Amino acid sequence: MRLDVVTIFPEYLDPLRAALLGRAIDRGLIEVGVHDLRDWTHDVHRAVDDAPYGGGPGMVMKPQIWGPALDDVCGENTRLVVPTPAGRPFTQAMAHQYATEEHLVFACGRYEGIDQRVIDDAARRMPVDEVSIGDYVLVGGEAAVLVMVEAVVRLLPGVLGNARSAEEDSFSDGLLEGPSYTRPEVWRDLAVPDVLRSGNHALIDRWRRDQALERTVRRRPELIGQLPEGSLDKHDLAV
Ligand SMILES: COc1ccc2nc(C(=O)O)sc2c1
Repeated sequence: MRLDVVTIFPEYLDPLRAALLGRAIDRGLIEVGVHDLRDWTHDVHRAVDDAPYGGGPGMVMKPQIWGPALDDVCGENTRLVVPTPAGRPFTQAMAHQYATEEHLVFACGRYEGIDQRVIDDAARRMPVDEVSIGDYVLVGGEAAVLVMVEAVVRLLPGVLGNARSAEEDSFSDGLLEGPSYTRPEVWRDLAVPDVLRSGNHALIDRWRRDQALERTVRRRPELIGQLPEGSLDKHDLAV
């Protein structure tokens, strides 16, 4: 997979080259390009924004700059992802879908966003997703790209040391993950649940499933209704 990011703050994407993601790049599992949008400007001020038609606060990013940038960065098999507070919610299912893509390009907006014609023009040549990472508003798309890239790249074969981690993720079975514990057995008079030290793996798996169900019902009840038909067995329903 190749990932490209276009931004006016390329240094904001430096974390992509750290830790797990950095190791995935070093191991050739992914290729990452970060591009400064201002490299496509031609004026002395390297301007990337202008006042909005129709008035209103803030500035809008210029199509004459974004268009050539995306022309150069996008290819034949690109999916363009545009983080925006007005986008579709980014989900684990989308992360799995993106993990199958050959080439993802992330266009990071700032100010009041990118002129809509940039997205509309790109959509004439490639799949384009306008995506939000949550019901809050950031200052720009860069932080959203860091979140989405981490969620996607960790799903690629070979990236996570223990393949089981990705399979056992929160949301992998539609439920939130339950609590986790490690040594010592008692810490500040708080003990690890006995079942986890029982060695009875059938019992442990059942306990973990119950914990995940209870946590999901308590914290994200709407996820229960979204579970695929037949996901809950009679024991689950008794929880
Ligand atoms: C101007 O570019 C922005 C601004 C806010 C923002 N907020 C996002 C979010 O997913 O919450 S993406 C995004 C992009």
